[in-house]
Amino acid sequence: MNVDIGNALASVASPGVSRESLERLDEQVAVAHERIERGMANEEHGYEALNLPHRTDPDAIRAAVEPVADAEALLTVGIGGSSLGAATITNALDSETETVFLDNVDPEWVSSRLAGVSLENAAINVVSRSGTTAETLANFLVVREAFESAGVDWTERTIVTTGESGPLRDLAARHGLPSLMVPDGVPGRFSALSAVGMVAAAVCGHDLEALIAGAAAERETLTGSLFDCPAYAYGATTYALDQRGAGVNAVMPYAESLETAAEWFAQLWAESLGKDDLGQTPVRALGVTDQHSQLQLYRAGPRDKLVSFVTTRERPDRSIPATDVEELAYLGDATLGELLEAEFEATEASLAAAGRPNVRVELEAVDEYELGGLLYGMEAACVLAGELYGVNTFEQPAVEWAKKATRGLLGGGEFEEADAVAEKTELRVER
Ligand SMILES: O=P(O)(O)OC[C@H]1O[C@H](O)[C@H](O)[C@@H](O)[C@@H]1O
Repeated sequence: MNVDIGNALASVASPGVSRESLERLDEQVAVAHERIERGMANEEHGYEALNLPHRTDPDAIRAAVEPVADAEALLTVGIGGSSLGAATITNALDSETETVFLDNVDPEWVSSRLAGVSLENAAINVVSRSGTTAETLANFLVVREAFESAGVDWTERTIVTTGESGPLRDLAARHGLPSLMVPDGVPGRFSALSAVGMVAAAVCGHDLEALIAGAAAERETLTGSLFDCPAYAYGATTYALDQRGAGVNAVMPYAESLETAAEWFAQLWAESLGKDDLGQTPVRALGVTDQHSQLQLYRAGPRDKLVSFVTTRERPDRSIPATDVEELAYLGDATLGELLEAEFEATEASLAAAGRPNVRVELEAVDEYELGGLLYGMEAACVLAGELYGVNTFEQPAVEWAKKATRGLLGGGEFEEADAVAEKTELRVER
């Protein structure tokens, strides 16, 4: 990926970061980079994620999915980091295999998603690093039952990706299911480039080697300076802008196929950096659609936002048919791709003209290689930002709190967190 931070400079935007401040920040980037390299070399928890391009074995993933390679539909059961990486890849790329991601446990939605799939020709991809996440295990039990009701042997159609031990690992062993490992030291939200994200990609027939090569190429750019490394340029600039008041980061891809990438980014940024009263709030937006809903706020609302555009140089195009309506004639001379590009450039310029900081993240195209680079680059940006904030990027204690409270409420053990539910302060206003 390439990154253009020109519209985040103080000469353009407020809040903005001056060239001199960036040069001073670059000294911190050099120190952070040494820490990151050390963490990678010592295979430390979290930092190990940045070694994934060299660790992930596409042959092992393809071998595991071989029994279901003929699947016409793939149901991925997982949540958060065990779903969004795979969804980012498969939603971005074309495939004849239908993909369904069951993360939420909204009963009506789960039922309707299951009803929409022909289970005879489907496969199940169940993913949970811990093997204990209530939503994933509950949905897996529901999906298994649906397969049984349809007369399909789910044990012949299921691939498990989980940690070294835990209930899901035990279940895989008991039923002899093909299983893959969530690599040690890699938190879920940093695991897209492992089996966690790649099983679905493999079943869909995507080029795993190209995903890995794109990530490996991005890894080569990690040097001690934000001026030489797009990932660090992004991480350092967003950090600097947050320090200056841009506490919101609206990620706005100009490609429908990258909408899920903004969702994936939101988890990465929020769970990694949101701690010790620090962090920047990620917001999901989509160009051009959200020009017509959120742009007013971004250009004229409080100066607490950064807009991160994600663009692609190449895309399949479609011409706009000519019309004899005079005012619409200009459209007939263009393509939908040209319209999208013009809207992006106009929106970017409109923010800059209003002094609103924005950053451009550029991909050559939406393909495996570029996606590998985007996933890796944003992870590296996040790790760098975590170093600059001084937070523990790789933990998520606040999420664990609610997980324990939920289990306590359902009788899954004694958890004092569950008591907080009964202690809720009420001030009800009823109709
Ligand atoms: O992979 P699992 O153990 O099922 O975890 C799935 C998700 O659970 C929690 O919500 C964590 O905060 C996420 O980081 C994680 O991705």
